[in-house]
Amino acid sequence: AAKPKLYYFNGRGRMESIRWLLAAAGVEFEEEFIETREHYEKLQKDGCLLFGQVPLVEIDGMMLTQTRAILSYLAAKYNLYGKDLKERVRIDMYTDGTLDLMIMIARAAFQPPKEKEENYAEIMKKAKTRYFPTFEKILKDHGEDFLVGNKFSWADIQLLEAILMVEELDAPVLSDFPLLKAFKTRISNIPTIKKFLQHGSQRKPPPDSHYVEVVKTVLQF
Ligand SMILES: CCCCC[C@H]1O[C@@H](O)C[C@@H]1SC[C@H](NC(=O)CC[C@H](N)C(=O)O)C(=O)NCC(=O)O
Repeated sequence: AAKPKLYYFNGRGRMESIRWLLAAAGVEFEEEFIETREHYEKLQKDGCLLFGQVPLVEIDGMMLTQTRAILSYLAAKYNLYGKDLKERVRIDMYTDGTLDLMIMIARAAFQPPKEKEENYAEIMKKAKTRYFPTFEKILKDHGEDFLVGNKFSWADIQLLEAILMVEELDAPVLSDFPLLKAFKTRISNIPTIKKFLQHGSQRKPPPDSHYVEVVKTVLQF
């Protein structure tokens, strides 16, 4: 079968969680980077963007948009979505949480310096008092290696992605969360993830001024 093809900017944004999920599932994918307004408008004109937005993923003969819809489809397709409805809804709850946190971080890149500073303080507060304590408790109460059932799932992949993103802002953040620290080591050592974390993979770096400029130019905001 043809490899999935990802259409997005050459940066993290909303596409990064999709890259993580595919990489963790051991699925090779292609990327088409949108660098110009014309390219974006062509995708729109060709009817590829349901609501005129990216991420766009071409897979199984479909042109999929809407990040959560794409992630759910991929989690189900690659058996990373739990064993039944009850496990699936827990995975949905956990991934909605980590996605909320990561979108807060991704948005900060687009804010002017003062707002960005205030936003980072808010992000660190939410990470340390809302998200990480919750996941620490889940790991404690569940008492397994993984967040849901006793099987690797989309929820584990996305929590690791979020942990690494917050550590980029505050390296010692896990010092108060021993179970999360052990979880990070465990999940990072899963072969497909270990490979994705190595240099030269399709993992994207933190947003820089060039990335912000391209997005602003393409989307005209
Ligand atoms: C999450 C923030 C990451 C920073 C960069 C992204 O946020 C946006 O500022 C730009 C990109 S994402 C690009 C943006 N996509 C979305 O907002 C998608 C939202 C959708 N619900 C999804 O989950 O996929 C876009 O196409 N906008 C055009 C426009 O709506 O007309």
